[in-house]
Formats: sequence, structure tokens, C-alpha cells
Amino acid sequence: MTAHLTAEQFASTTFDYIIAGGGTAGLTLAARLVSDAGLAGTLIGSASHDWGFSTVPQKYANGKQVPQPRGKGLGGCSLINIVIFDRGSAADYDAIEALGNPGWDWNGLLSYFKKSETALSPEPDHTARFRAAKVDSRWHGDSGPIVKSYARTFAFGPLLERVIDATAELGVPFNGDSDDGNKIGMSNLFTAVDSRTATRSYAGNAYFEANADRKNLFVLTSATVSRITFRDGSSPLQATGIEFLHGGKPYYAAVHKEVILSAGSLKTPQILELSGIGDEKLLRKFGITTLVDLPSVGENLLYEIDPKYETLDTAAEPEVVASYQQMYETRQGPLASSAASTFAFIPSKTFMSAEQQQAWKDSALSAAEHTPSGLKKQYETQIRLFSDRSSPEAEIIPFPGMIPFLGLPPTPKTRYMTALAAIMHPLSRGTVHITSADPTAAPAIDPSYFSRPEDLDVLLASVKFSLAFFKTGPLADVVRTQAFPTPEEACSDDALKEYIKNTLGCVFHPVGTASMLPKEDGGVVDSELRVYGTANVRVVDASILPLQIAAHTQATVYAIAEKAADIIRGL
Ligand SMILES: Cc1cc2nc3c(=O)[nH]c(=O)nc-3n(C[C@H](O)[C@H](O)[C@H](O)COP(=O)(O)OP(=O)(O)OC[C@H]3O[C@@H](n4cnc5c(N)ncnc54)[C@H](O)[C@@H]3O)c2cc1C
Repeated sequence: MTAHLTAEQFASTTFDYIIAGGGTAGLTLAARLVSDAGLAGTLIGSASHDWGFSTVPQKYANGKQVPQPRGKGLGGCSLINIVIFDRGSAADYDAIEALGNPGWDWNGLLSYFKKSETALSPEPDHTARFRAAKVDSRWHGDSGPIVKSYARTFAFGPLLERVIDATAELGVPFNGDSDDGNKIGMSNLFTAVDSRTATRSYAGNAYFEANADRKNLFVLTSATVSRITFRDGSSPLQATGIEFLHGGKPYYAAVHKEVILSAGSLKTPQILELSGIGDEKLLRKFGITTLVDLPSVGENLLYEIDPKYETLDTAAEPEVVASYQQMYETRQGPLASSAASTFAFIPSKTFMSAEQQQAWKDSALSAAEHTPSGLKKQYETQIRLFSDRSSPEAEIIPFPGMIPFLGLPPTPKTRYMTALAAIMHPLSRGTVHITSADPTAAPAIDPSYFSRPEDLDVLLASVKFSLAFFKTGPLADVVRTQAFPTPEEACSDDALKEYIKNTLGCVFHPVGTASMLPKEDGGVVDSELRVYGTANVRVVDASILPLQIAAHTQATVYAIAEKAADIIRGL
């Protein structure tokens, strides 16, 4: 049985590896490291569900504060996410490699995507009715821990065909398998659900519980890592252990080999800064001695951005929910899987006119001229992707129901449908930094949405595309009224921009705050994920992605952790 240690036991053990954060990446890494003889310690934040963060008021979005849920228990965000399990386009990963990260391109990651997963074949009627592609072993794994399957019952039912046909009429082809490196099109995405048991497959059960009887995996729950400790005078810095809080009391645990931070994009920078690795000016403000002046820590925060657009619906009625519950008894129905997983990924040419694309490019090129060289390289990459017909620049997420983000109650007995529009490669860059030397204080999360106005233009165009979607033949036939935006809110581009700012959300995929880049380009970790200026501290989580990918992030995070395990073990 895995040793769930008490804080005292944890503090009196010296581990080979300490992984700070038992989330998506942390548990994946722990499971792979303990398959060797070394000891691994995994610390997690708390047994409760969600850290409950929110952004600071967004200057360019009418002061809106956007909720930022983050999973807190064993499994981290993989425990609370919406189970979509997909990959970005090959172009996304190739771009990350080209920024100075050998081995992190599509070909370098493909084996790790496959290693993390077991793809279940769609059932025969599934292939016919929901256009699910057959599982191709060139792209999909057959023996990894995360079990992925296509949603068994698509909640749209017959509406799905109309959704697919409407997008096809707007020039978006159906893509049977968007995990093969070509992301463009409308696709049924895999979900991290074991359809044989109708259960979520996540880091907690797939990687952690499956290794629960290992003698060399130790876990301490309800702990908050405060900081890393270093050998006095070492250069590069040699980590000796970590300090953590448990039940309000401070403890120390020692490490032989490495400390690995897997606290996620919004918390890893906090641990680095509290450890004296960050921007000297900021650290001084909070009385923290700077050990490595690394101003890039907590910078380059990137989100995909997403406004809400409400239309037609499904079921909030008690009798419908009861029928779903009944269906779940036989592992059927929407509760047995994701309610929606057929999404469209579209290149700029599909939703922006040639003039709009040119205006965006001119503006982005001018922005690139006035940025430091590291960000300039990222912008140049993004400008190239923007014109690449194989690179999605927006995602349209049709959802069979009203999403209550607008805070407006649905009219009883009315059925709605929502299309969320998200942009994939925003130019805006945000930050996440400490607000105090107290490790329990929430960091200041500032995505700085729309600080680059080009992002708002792309989002406006993608929202207009989703409005057109509901007016296209197959869907127009069943849409009675446009609930949101109201006619006033949609009367002009400027009015729609205001609507976007007021209803802004995010797709919960923050990345980039401990970017894997050359140091001079704003990197926090090198391509072996080692923190600059340290000998034995790595970051393994979503924060290392220097660019946003056009996909949901969890499959990539598992692949990052699988690859990191091989790097750390020298394989
Ligand atoms: C609501 C929501 C829906 C999402 N939906 C999807 C989806 O459908 N598909 C998809 O692909 N992606 C989705 N994502 C994103 C995806 O889940 C994340 O990108 C991914 O899981 C991040 O993994 P991570 O290892 O970087 O961080 P996490 O999984 O968040 O792990 C970080 C861990 O570190 C712990 N921790 C933090 N600070 C400390 C500390 N100081 N001390 C100790 N422990 C600490 C946390 O408690 C957590 O367990 C969603 C995310 C959210 C929040």
C-alpha cells in the first residue's frame, strides 16, 4: 500500500525526488519515477476541491474578474475538468521546438501522447451515427493509463447532424480524427472517460491508484509547499529539500536528488518566487532574498479566451435529469460521458475576410517590432501560424444547453443551445505573481485579456462566425430566437465588442508562466525542464508551454510528464 504519511513521517524521511503538487503532471511523473528503485514523495495542496481563484479586474475588459478554478485534490485539474482529451496540431508543437526546444516537436511528443493513453474503439452504431473515426494505432495508444473513449451518447441527439452540416456549409470540413496532427475541422473529440464503466479517467485513478501498492511512493495530503531550500552558497543552486505547511504548522523534508514543481501554471511561479527565484524587484518588495534573478518567472501567462453566446437549449427540467440518471444505471446517456465533445477548430481564413486578416497581420507585425527579442520570436511564430491553413486560430464549441455564465435564468421549458467561441493563439500576455510572502495567500492572476487589441478583433470575428452558424440552413430551421446577444448587443461591431468584454470567460488552460525557452528569450526552464540557475530543480506541468496550443491542454500535460520522466531517468 502506498504510504500516506503523516506530516511528521514525511518530514523525517529523505526522498530521492520530491514532487510539489499531486496534480495531472505530478502524479504522472511520480508513477513513472517509482517504477525505478528511487523514492518519490508527492505533496498535494488540500483535500478540498478547488482553489477558487479569480483574476484581478481586467483593464481591457470593463474591469471584469474572471473565475479561475483549479483542482486542489489528488489529480489536480484532471479531477475537475470537463474531460475533453485531445491534442494540438503538429504545427503547434513544431513551433514550440523551433523556439529553442529540441525534441519537443510533434514527432518528439507523439510516443508520449500514446504512452499515456488507451484508446477504446467506438462501438459500431457510434461510428455510423456520430461519425466517430476508427482508432488508428499510428496515432493512438493501446496500453497507457488514461482510458479515452468517444462520448457514448451525444447529448444533442439528432441536433448533432444539423450542427455538423451547418459548419460544413460554412466551409468547415468534418475531420474524423483530429489527433493525427491535423486539427482543422469539426471533430468528435475523445474524452477521458472509461466508457466500459462510465467513469472519469484522470491522474488520480489512472496513475496514482494504479501504483498504490508501490513501496517507494509516499504521499502527504493537505499540505502546502512554501518554498525550496538550497545549500548555502551553492552555484548553480543545489536544492536540499522543501518547506511545507500542514495543519498550520511548518515542516521541512529533505531530498537527495531533485525537487520537481508540478503545482500548475498558477501556483508553480508562486513557489519559485517564495524560494527566491524571480524578479529581484518584486521579491525585495516582499522581503525575500533573491537567489536567482529570473524576471521571467510568472510572466508570459497565456490563456485561450472565450465569450459566451446563448441560443437554443436542452434540459434543465427535473424529469429530464431524472431520465439521465436512469440512463446512467446502464452506463448510458449524457451523465455517462461528456455532454458535448464535437467541436470545430478553424483557421483564420474560415472566419476572417482577407482584409481582416491583413489588418491583423499588419498590427501584429508592428507590435512585434516594439517588443523584446524573446516575445518578438513568439509573435513572429504566431503571425506565421495565423496565415497557416493547417493552424486553427479559433475553436467553436457547440453546447446543448444554456451555460449559466451570464447569470440569467433560462425560461422554463425552453430549450437552448450555446456556442462558445475561443481564440487559440492570443497575442496578449499576462502575469501571475505573489502578493505576499505568505504561501497560503492567493497569487495575483492577471491574464491582461485584450491588452493586445488584435485579440479582440479575432474574437469578434469568431463570435460573428458562431452567430452565422445558427443562421445557416440546417440550424436556422430549428432556431426560434436568438437569446444572447440581444439585438441591441449585436447591433454593431462596437456593441458586440462590449458584449464580449462583459461576458468574457476563459477555457481554463493557463500556460507559459514557467516557460521552456532559452533564458535570453524569457525562459524559466531549459529544454530538460531544469530551472535556470539551479542544479536540481525542475518544473513539470502546464506552465512550461511557451505558446498556447490549439487544443484542450490535459493530454499535452500528460505527454509532458511522460517525457519528463524519461528525461529525469536519463532514458
Ligand atoms: C474547470 C476546468 C475544466 C477544464 N477542462 C478541460 C478539458 O475538458 N480538457 C482538457 O484537456 N483540459 C481541461 N482543463 C485544463 C487541464 O485540466 C489542465 O491544463 C491540466 O490538468 C493542468 O495540469 P497541471 O499538472 O499543470 O496542473 P494541476 O492538475 O492543476 O496540478 C497542480 C497540483 O498542484 C497542487 N498545488 C498547487 N500549489 C501547491 C502548493 N503550494 N503545495 C502543494 N500542492 C500544490 C494543486 O492542488 C494540484 O493538485 C480544464 C481545467 C479546468 C480548471
